[in-house]
Amino acid sequence: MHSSTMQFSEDISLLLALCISSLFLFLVFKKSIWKNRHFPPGPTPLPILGNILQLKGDYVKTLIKFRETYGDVCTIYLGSRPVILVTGYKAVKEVLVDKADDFLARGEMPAFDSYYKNYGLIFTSDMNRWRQLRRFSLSALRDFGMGKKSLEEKIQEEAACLVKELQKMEEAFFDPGQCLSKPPCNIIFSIMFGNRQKYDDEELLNVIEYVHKSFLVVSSPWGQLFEMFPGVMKFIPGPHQTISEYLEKLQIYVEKRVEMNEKTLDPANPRDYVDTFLIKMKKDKKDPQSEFSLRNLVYSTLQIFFAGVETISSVLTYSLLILLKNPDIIAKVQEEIDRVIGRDRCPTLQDRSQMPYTDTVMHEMLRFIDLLPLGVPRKTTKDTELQGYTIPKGTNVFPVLSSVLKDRSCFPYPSEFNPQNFQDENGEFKKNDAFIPLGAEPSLSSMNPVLVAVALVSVLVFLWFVKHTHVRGNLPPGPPPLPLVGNYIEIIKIQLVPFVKQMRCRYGDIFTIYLGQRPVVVVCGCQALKDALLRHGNAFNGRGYTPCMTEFYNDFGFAFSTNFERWKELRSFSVSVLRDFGMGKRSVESLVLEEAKCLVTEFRKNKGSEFDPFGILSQASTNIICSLTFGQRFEYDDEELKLLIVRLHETFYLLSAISGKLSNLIPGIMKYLPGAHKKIFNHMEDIVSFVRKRVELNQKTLDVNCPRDYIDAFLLKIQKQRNPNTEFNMDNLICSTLQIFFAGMETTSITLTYGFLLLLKYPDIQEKVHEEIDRVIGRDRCPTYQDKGMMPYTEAVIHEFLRYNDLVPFSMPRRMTEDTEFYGYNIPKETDVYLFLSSAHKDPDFFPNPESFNPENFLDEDGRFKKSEAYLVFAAGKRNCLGESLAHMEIFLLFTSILQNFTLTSPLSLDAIDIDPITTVLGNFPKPYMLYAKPR
Ligand code: HEM
Repeated sequence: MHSSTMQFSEDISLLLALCISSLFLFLVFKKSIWKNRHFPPGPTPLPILGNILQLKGDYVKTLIKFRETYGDVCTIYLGSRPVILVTGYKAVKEVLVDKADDFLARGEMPAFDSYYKNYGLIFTSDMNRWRQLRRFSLSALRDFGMGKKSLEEKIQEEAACLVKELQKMEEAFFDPGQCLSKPPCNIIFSIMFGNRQKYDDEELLNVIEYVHKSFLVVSSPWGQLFEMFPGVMKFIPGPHQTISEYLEKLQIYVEKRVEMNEKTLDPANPRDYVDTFLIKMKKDKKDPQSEFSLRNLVYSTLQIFFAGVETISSVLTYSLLILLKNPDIIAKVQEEIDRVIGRDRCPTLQDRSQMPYTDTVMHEMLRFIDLLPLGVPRKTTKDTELQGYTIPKGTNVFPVLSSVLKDRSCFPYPSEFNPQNFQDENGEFKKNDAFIPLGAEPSLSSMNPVLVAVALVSVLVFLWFVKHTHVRGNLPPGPPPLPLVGNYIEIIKIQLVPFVKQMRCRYGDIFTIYLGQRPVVVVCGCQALKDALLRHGNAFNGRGYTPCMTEFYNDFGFAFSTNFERWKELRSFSVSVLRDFGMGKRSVESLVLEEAKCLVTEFRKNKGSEFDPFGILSQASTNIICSLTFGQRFEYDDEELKLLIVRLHETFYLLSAISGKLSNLIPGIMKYLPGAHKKIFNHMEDIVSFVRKRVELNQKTLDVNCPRDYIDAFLLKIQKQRNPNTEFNMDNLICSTLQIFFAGMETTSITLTYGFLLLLKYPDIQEKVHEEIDRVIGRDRCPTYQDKGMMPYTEAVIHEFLRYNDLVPFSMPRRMTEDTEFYGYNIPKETDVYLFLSSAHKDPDFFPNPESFNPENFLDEDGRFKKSEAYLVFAAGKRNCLGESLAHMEIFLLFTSILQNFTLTSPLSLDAIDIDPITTVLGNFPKPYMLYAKPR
């Protein structure tokens, strides 16, 4: 009983304490609310917190939504500070235009105010100071070109530098934000300090970084808390404290520049804003009312950097991003640029009046981007009336610009990017009074000419793009490319082969696509391909850019080198050496046959149990290349061979995975991203060291009278050469050997693997091959390449494997070696070309069953083998596949040897066997699949 009484009295004291403190808080709160009782209505605030709890998430949207409940003018509390929100065209116009004088003072922005302490042009609420500084700044800026020719020239110079900078990027992807903040910053540099900086100048980069980072912090949640509770947040550690650190760094820099100007000042000859200010300071020295102090100079300069750098670079960056999503609009703007400006001169501001469409697009961008959704805070300069409410002097006011720019009653499509927002019924440009992207902001509006200049810079970016992409000859038409990324986005979305097929339907057999800014001419269809490969063979024989490979080989070797002379020399050497070591001769045949026998033994080892043949087939084809290049085959359980194959597979696998494909498509950006593609070069390095080791071994045992293999022949050539400029050097030896390895190993093993898979699916075809083998070769001797002539069905099956599987749908990229007229287009020297080989061997005019696997595609009515002119699996002409005859011989001998000895069946039902064409070595990497090899 006693203890329960104690408990009761404790509870009562607690309750009383709570009641008293709540009452106290309520009274304090009530007092402040009472004071503001004539303010416009608004959401009920909490003591201390104000309306902060209602402003979670996208608070701009929330603020605008208050309009629905409380009307165009309402009051919210940021902490205990009341702010009048003004929304909608009518009310905002009243604040910014009709009663501009009453709302002219700068509102509070605690994050900046705590640093600037009311000094400087933009962030001061002292009207006298503001008036003096503004009048001076406007005239100084005007003298240094604002709205005059000289500023325009400065911007043109800057734009030309930007164009150059973008040209340097070539294929690389880059962050436009980084690139596009430099020109606006440089323009402010020239106005304030009289000179521009180089784009890699550390001072320029630092200024951009400090401005950008302080904006980032101010708009972060910490910065917002600082805005609402400056009194408390000032003392709490957190990222918001870095705002003043960045501002201080900027200030130190500005002070240094001001000092430099002071030292070299010629009062008769002011060079820039700072000079003019310094002169004015000297003149007003004795005037106690003058605001021309060092502090105001430094802070005004700093604030002009703030107003002019981040704003304009954001507008430029977002403009580009918006355009990327609107290729039709870009096409129209480009058409207007071509028509009005042409390609031989820079744009001028005057051009704008003749470019209504571009002007419309620029307006719509500024509206849509909605850079300052809440405007810049204002404060009343006296007691005034707004929409029927009395607002006392010194009240903070937010003119919510977003509510005007997205006002349904002013713009027909308020929430979408649509140039029609600035067009009349005839599609002509139509001014709109509600277009106030920077408000009628007293300080910032002086920057409007710069904003117009921004538009100009944007036009220049387009112009650069147009120049860079279209100026090269009379290229075939094609899908409109986007600036910088060309057609990459669509290609990545649907993959290259389907994309090219779609484009062929739209543009015909010859068209141009853009990989970034690089135009690539695509040639399709049997006739056009043959014209390119044979009739214009020399012109189309250069090697184009293959990002991953060109870079790895550093242009050495012959298969990927873009150096045409190098290719000619090394290719003709390689062809003749491989021929001497048996290409097309019996010796290669015996070498392949030896491998075939080993393969049969390996198959037998599985004793009828199921296994995945891909690994063994890879060992067989790798061994054949090993025999040719360094004169030796390996046992199938040799660790070195196994490791080599693992590395080769992994390389192909990684190249065919999404990040590998992207590395070939957008190498510039992938270079900087983490991912599996990073391992590609490491694996290739392992293979290089393997080849290097073999070369050293050959060097030690070289017999000049008896070259044993490709490496020996190359080494002898290096020894014999007298010409210092010859291509016969170690780098070319290593890279050429490696390229033969890569080209010859995976290609044949995948073809055979998929070939066997197809036979599992089509047992009747296997039966016919068995029948032909039994009839022509029998079971007692090994097959020979000569048998091929008597085995039309098997020959047709092998051709059909290669045709149907579509292993290499495009030639390796080609590059024009000379300016060439082709089908009415002028394709300039150095243009990259993709020959879409697959379009020939999948052409219904040449093959009765183009989309299905059917050996009849290569048989005439009498069952004889029929070669087709559209069989371009190995390309054709002088730069065809170097291993074409080897591949045919290898596939024929390994295939017939296996089928002579085994019947292949699948553990799966026929329906479950998945045989989509491979499409490309770098497309679908073979999935593991099992088969039974039953001895016959
Ligand atoms: C199924 C097997 C194969 C197919 C489908 C195939 C296909 C191709 C294709 C389409 C090209 C591009 C030609 C061009 O630039 O337009 C090529 C190039 C090449 N192939 Fe093959 N290939 C196969 C097997 C082999 C083999 C076994 C070797 C081994 C020697 C080899 C060595 C090469 C080389 C060195 C090149 C580059 C030629 C040059 O740039 O001059 N290929 N191959």
